[in-house]
Amino acid sequence: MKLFSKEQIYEADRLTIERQNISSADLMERAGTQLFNWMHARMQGAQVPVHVFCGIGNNGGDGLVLARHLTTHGYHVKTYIVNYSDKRSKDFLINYDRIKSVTKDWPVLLTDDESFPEINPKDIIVDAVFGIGLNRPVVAWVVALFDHFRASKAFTLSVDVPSGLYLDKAPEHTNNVVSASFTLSFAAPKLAFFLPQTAQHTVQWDVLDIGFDQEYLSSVDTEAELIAKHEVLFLFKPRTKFSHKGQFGHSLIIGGSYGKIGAVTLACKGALSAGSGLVTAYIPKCGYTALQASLPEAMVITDTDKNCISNINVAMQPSVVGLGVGMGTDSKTLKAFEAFLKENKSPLVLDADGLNMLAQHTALLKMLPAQTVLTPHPKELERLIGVWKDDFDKLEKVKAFAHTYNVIVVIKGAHTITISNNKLYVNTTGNPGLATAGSGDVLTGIITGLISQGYAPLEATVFGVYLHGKAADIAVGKYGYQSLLASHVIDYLGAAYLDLFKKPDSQDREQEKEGS
Ligand SMILES: NC(=O)C1=CN([C@@H]2O[C@H](COP(=O)(O)OP(=O)(O)OC[C@H]3O[C@@H](n4cnc5c(N)ncnc54)[C@H](O)[C@@H]3O)[C@@H](O)[C@H]2O)[C@H](O)CC1
Ligand SMILES: [K+]
Repeated sequence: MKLFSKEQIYEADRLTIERQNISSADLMERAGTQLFNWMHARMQGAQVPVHVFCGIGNNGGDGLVLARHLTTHGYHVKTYIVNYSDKRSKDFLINYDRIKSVTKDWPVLLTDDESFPEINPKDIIVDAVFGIGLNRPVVAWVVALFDHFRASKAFTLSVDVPSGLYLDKAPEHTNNVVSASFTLSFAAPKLAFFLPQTAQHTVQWDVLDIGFDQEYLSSVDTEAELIAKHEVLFLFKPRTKFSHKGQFGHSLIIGGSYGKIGAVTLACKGALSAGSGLVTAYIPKCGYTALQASLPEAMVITDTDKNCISNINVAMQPSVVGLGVGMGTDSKTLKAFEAFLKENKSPLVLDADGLNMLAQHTALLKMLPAQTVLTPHPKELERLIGVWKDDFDKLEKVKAFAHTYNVIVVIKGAHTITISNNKLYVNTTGNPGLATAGSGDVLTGIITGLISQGYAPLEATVFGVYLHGKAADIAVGKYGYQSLLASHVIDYLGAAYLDLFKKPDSQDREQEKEGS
């Protein structure tokens, strides 16, 4: 699913009006009616007090359309105009008149925090104060209103975006943004719904289709894309009856040090379970018996050194190399890493200490093959690109870094984001159970194993991140967040592959229809 920028949404607005020969007020009527349909389907006439707070722009206009429909359908509605500016939009004014024609209980003007209405915990708040037009900090008394919403503990439904949330930068203060219980967004969710600092304001969201011009939406190139099953299904490479393991490549996993051989075991098993035809591990001598015993499917070559990698010498041409898991940053290992980079011609996936050595010796960055995949966790990322001000600044820094070195960077987190060629791929699978030792090693193995089978590095990364999270989502059904282990993710990788072709059952279909 494409994630549109603010400018693209306004352009969609303009083109829809032009190409469908409708007025902007008609489009607002569609938006407000869709909001009403969503609420009506869930409230079924319930006389729960609904407090609709409208700004003076088009977001407020949407709120007025909704309030009008709620009123004419007999709901218990109270409408307020949050009068933070005297510049009322044209369509706001049209709907301000329209709502006054259906009720004697005209909207109440709120101008400062002396006059906030009482809101009970069981009431419903509709937040139509600001939409995507927010372009400067919210004034203090409106922030006080948002605090008043929070203090009421009432269910808060935000229209399009939680008011106070910018689409392209972090809020000055988290209190400047409404804490929505649910957000109903037009056309598509917004990138800010998926970033650690700003996702807290939306929590749950759904998309309302207001009939935007499909030709524009499908043709416009967006910087960010939401990656779910639909998007990765197109990447999947089916196997034919006469396939053989030679067709699925030979992954080489380089890493391990005394006490950290397990990281290599997990990465090798991840690569095999992702479908790599053959896997060889290159590890220090200390790990030989452990690895051969724990993973008979993997072949093993050992370094001359007992405890760490000192000289990477493999007489094979791997399809792909996954390097860094459990590797340590011993000076001998660093030298071996540099010598390896000078010779290596295979696609490369770098993780953990491979990244830490890069960060310590940035001259090595220029030696990386094109489209090398880097899979840093936040600390490793900071060592690579330096500190960032906020999530948006982090994205900009990573985009610049990925562009400069022609690499693919995976920003691991609640919504792992893969960045390459100035594009963002926002993953939708995964859960807090993945915050466990070794889950990163498994991801490295999965991505390596996919490249081994012929997936291009970017495809392998986006697909691998999806499968890794999906496997964890299925596994937590049995293990729960706290008990999920990295090896469980590997065990459930097959289920993640099979889930790609699972028809949504009738219950799922019901949910999808209701849009919940
Ligand atoms: N294309 C669509 O998706 C549609 C969106 N609709 C709704 O329209 C809003 C966007 O409306 P807009 O009038 O552009 O802006 P807002 O209502 O978000 O903002 C109101 C107004 O306030 C001014 N402003 C901005 N920041 C501040 C501030 N901090 N303090 C005071 N005033 C501020 C600014 O000038 C804005 O004009 C979108 O979210 C949807 O809800 C359409 O209804 C349907 C199509
Ligand atoms: K809003």
